[in-house]
Amino acid sequence: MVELLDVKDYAQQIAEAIATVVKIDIEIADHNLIRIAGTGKYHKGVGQSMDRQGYVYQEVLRTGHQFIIETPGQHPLCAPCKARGNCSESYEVVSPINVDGKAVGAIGLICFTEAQAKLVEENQHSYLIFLTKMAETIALKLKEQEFLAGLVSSNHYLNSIIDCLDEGLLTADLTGNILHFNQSAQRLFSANLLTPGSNLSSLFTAQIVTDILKVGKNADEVVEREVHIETKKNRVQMVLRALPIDGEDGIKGIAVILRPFDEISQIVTRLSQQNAGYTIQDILGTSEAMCEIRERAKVIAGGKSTVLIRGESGTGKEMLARAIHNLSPRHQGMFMAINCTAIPEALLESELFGYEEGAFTGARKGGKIGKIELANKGTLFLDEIGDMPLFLQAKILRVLQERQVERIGGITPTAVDVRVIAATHRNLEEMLAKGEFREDLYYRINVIPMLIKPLRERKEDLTTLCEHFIQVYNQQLNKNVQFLSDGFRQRLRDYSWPGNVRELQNILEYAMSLTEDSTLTEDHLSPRLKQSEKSEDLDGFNLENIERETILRCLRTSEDSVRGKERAAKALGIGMATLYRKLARYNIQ
Ligand SMILES: Nc1ncnc2c1ncn2[C@@H]1O[C@H](COP(=O)(O)OP(=O)(O)OP(=O)(O)O)[C@@H](O)[C@H]1O
Repeated sequence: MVELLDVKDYAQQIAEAIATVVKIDIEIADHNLIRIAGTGKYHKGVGQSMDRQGYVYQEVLRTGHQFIIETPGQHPLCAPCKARGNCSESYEVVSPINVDGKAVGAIGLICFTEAQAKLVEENQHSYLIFLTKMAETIALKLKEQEFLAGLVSSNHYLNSIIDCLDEGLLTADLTGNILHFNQSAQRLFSANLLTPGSNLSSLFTAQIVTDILKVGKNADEVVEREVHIETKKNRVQMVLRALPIDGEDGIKGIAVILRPFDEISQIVTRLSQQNAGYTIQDILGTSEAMCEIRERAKVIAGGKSTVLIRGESGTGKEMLARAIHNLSPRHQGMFMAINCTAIPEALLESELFGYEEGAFTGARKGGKIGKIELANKGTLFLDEIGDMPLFLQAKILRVLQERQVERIGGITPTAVDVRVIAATHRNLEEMLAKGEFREDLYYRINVIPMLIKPLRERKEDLTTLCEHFIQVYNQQLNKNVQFLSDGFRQRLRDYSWPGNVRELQNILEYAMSLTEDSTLTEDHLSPRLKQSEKSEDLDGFNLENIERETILRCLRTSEDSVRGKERAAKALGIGMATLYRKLARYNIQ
C-alpha cells in the first residue's frame, strides 16, 4: 500500500510552489501526523512528528473536513497545545488529502503575520478552493504511485511465474530482436548469446529464424520445429514452438518456447499408456522354460546390453521385450517397436533414422525424427531383425557401436541412449553362412540371447494359458465358460501349434464365440484344428522326433551319471560315443 510518505518529494515541490505564489507557508502531514513537507520555518521540521502541536491537523484527519482557525492558540482545538495563548500563528486553513474517501494526510496554509491573515480572510473562499485543488493534486499523485506500484508488482509476479516454467521462454520483436527471456532460457544459452537486445540469429540457424519470424506476419501461424541447441554443457535436442503475441492493434511480438525433447517423449509415453502393456507377470506359463525366461528377464532388465529374443511367431517375443522395458530403469522412456518385415525397405531407413528437411524429394518440411531418436532413454525393439536389409544392418551396427544416430541428409550425428532388443524367428546362423546377415551385427546383438520355446515343446503351459484366455474372453464376449471337455483338452494337447500362443488365443476366441454353454467341446474347435488331425498324426511319424523322445524317455529312467548313461546306451542298442553324439545333436543336457 502506497503512503503519502512515498510521494514526499512531490509534496514538497507542491508546497514550495504554493508558498512562492501566495507568499504564505505550507505544511503537509501524513496520516501518522508526520510532517512530510513544509516551507519557511516548517521546512526544518520535515520528517518530524507533529503530535504535540498539530491538534487541528488531527481533527482534519479524524473528520475528513476542512478547518479554518481564525484564532490559533485560542481555538478550543488548541486547548491541549503547549503554545496555547502564545501561538506564533495568526491564521490557519487546513484541508484533508482524501484518497478513496479516506483522509491520508492534511495540507495547511499557515499565516504568521496580520497582513497574511487579512489576505486569506478576505479571500477565504478562493483560498479554500485553491487548497482543496492542491490536496487533490497530491492525492492524484498518490493514486498514480499506487497504480505504478501495482504494475511493478504484477510485472514482478508475472516474471516469477514465467521463471517458474521449466520451458525456456523468449520474446522477440518482429525483426527477431530479443526483448525478454526467463531463467530456464538463461540456463540453456551462454550469457553472451542471450542478452536483451541480442538477435534470434545468435541462437538459431538462419532457417529456423526465418520460420520463427513467419509467425509475426500471421496471427494464426504457429511454428513447431525440432532444434539442436549447444547449451552451456552439451548439445541437446529441443522442440521449439513460436507463436505470435497479439496486441489490440495487431501482432506485437513473437514468443518462442523451448522444451527438451526427452520430456515430450516421456509425456507422450505416459499419455499414450503404451507401456501400461506387459509386465513380467503377464508372461504366463508354468513350464520350466517359461519360469527361466521370467527369471532371466528380471536379472537382465537393469542392464543396457542388447538382447536377442528368438522364437517362432506368436511365442510372445514382443511381449517379453515390452516386459523387459517396463521392468527396466528406462520404463519412463519410450518403447519404440519397429517391424523390419512389415515396412518396405525404402521406408525402413527413414523410419529408423529420420531425415532432414530436403533430404530427398517428398521429404517432409522440417524433416522427421526417426524411431531410434524417439527411443532415446528408452528401448528400441527391432522385430524380425533377420529381415533387415544388409545396408541397414551396417547402419544399425554403427548406432550400436557409436551410440550416435545420423539422419538421412544430416551432417551432425546426435547422441542417443537406447537399449536395443532384437527379435527374430529366423535361423540367423544359417543366414550368416549364406552371407544374408552380417556377422559383426550378429555378435553385437546376441549379447544376451533369450529363446522362447515353441508351445508344442511346453504343452504344460496350455492349462494356464487356456485359463487366462477363457477369463479374458468371458469378459470380452460376455460368456460364462468354466470347463473344457476331455476331448477338447486332448485335441489341444495333440496339436502341434505352429502359430503358438497367438494361435491358441485365436482358437479359444473362436470356440468361445460359438458357445453359450459353460463347457467347450470338440464341436467348438475351428475347422483348422480339426483338419490338422492328419498332419498331426504324420508329425508323430517323424523319425528324428521319435528318436529324441526315445532317448529322453530312456534317460529319465536311468540315473544321471556315467553308469546311468552306459545303461541307457545299452538299452538303446547304441555305443556311448553315439549316445553322446545324439545328445549333442538333439541338444539334450
Ligand atoms: N507367455 C504368454 N503369456 C500370455 N500371453 C502370451 C504369451 N506368449 C504370447 N502371448 C500372447 O500371444 C500373442 C502374440 O505375442 P507376441 O506378439 O509378443 O508374439 P511374437 O513372438 O512377437 O510374434 P511375431 O513373431 O509373430 O511378431 C499376444 O497377444 C500375447 O498376448
